[in-house]
Amino acid sequence: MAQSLTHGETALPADWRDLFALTKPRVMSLVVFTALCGLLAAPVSVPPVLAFASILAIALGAGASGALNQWYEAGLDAKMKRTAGRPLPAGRLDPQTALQFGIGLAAFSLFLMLFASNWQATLLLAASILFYVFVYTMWLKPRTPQNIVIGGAAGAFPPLIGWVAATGSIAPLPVMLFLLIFLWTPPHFWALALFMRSDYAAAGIPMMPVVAGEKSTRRQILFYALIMAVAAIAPWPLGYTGALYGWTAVILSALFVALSVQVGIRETGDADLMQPEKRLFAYSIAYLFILFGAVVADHWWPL
Ligand code: HEM
Ligand SMILES: CC(C)=CCC/C(C)=C/CC/C(C)=C/COP(=O)(O)OP(=O)(O)O
Repeated sequence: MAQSLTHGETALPADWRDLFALTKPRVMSLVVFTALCGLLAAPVSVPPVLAFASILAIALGAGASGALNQWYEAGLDAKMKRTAGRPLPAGRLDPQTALQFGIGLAAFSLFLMLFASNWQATLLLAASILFYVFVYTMWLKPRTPQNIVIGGAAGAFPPLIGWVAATGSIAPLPVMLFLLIFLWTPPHFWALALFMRSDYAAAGIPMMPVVAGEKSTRRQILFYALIMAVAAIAPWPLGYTGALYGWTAVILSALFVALSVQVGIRETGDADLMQPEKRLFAYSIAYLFILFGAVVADHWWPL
């Protein structure tokens, strides 16, 4: 896409790679995977074309919300080392283009969802996009260290959307998967926030380690990891999944808690010596990938 756009005095080419980067593809890959697993774990068989279109709709909706987040936060992103190279703060993309891209993609994703599945899933997708953009990005993130606890709900919706796209209704298992991601988000993000603390402080964003300090953040990571482990295992004894998922959840969650204990009991850490925090952050991503894979495997090939 090499068309020229006016940006002040200069013309900026809207490179497709920059538009792609606006969708936060790496983060959204896990978001989309959890949605796919929600759809595949539902007790109905969806025609493959419609299943593919529904997941594509969720991917485009999630990407749109990432683009709108980056459009709104270009000024903040410029102040943080991790994000300064993004297309908007780096000046490679025109803000107007980013905004139009985000709105257009969001609208298209909703039409696609409506066409491919049902209005219930479309409504949930719309709510997730609006929640991430308005409630998390614009309202909570600059105001409170609880931003990611409440705002994290947006990232917990995708498996529910996948399930509802397949069935048209909500059931206990996808609600439990929602709860699992909801409780997973604080340890996932605060582990990173501990070793990225100076970035957030420089940008004036009130993330937990900046506001409440390291010690309190570490204790809270451990607290959420413990209740997340309970939420992860619960579907098995409650009869919503079988032993394949159950044992996977027990083993992976035990490791999650063990890594969180390492992080939780440390008093402090030099930014350069944050190996346990980096390990927990990396593991949190693998954890969710494998656990959601197990939900599907358990449904299709029960032990
Ligand atoms: C409010 C909630 C969340 C916050 C604040 C958050 C924050 C972050 C940050 C700052 C990064 C590192 C840098 C980056 O690649 O952008 C990251 C990485 C990542 N997050 Fe999250 N996250 C949240 C929720 C989620 C959710 C719900 C998922 C998926 C279900 C997710 C999946 C990932 C993945 C896969 C990465 C690694 C990306 C890579 O390899 O570059 N995150 N997250
Ligand atoms: C279906 C649908 C709409 C899903 C939305 C998925 C969603 C809300 C994911 C949240 C994950 C995410 C990109 C957090 C980044 O936080 P941040 O924006 O604070 O991170 P940053 O500092 O990297 O910009």
